[in-house]
Amino acid sequence: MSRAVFPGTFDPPTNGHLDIIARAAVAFDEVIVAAGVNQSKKRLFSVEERLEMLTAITEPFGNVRIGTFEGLLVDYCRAEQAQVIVKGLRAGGDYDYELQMAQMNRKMSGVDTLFLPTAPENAYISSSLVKEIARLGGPVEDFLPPIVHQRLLGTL
Ligand SMILES: O=C(O)c1ccc2[nH]nc(Br)c2c1
Repeated sequence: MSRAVFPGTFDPPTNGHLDIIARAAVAFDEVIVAAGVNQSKKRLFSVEERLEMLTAITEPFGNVRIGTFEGLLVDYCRAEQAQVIVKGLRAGGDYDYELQMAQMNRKMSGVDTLFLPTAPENAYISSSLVKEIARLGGPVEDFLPPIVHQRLLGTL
């Protein structure tokens, strides 16, 4: 059984994230969408809220489940018996850092990383930019699943 972990902060989950999840769900028997928990970082949405949104937007996929991890991602992957980490690559800016992390993770644990090029229409989307635009009253409905958009407007 092939199992992949798609890690992220998902604060909030975007259409870019959802596209990667959908494509990974086709490629693997099971996908775990794992929200990173870092107590020292202030997030707009709580862990519980992020898990609720992730659960709602991944409900249509029968082979996707939601989890959280603290500490090393590769420790989580081993604990969940996941063979690979899936990451989206948006543009050149992601590449250097993601390559370094992938090589370090493989060195530490043997867990490999598979990169999926984000869909061009999502390549410029990030959770932080969406929050910034929304805080300034700009339109972000095109970048978010509807339920996430509703939650974001309700939170800001
Ligand atoms: O939303 C972000 O911050 C973010 C970052 C990095 C990313 N790589 N692939 C995707 Br989809 C993606 C999203």
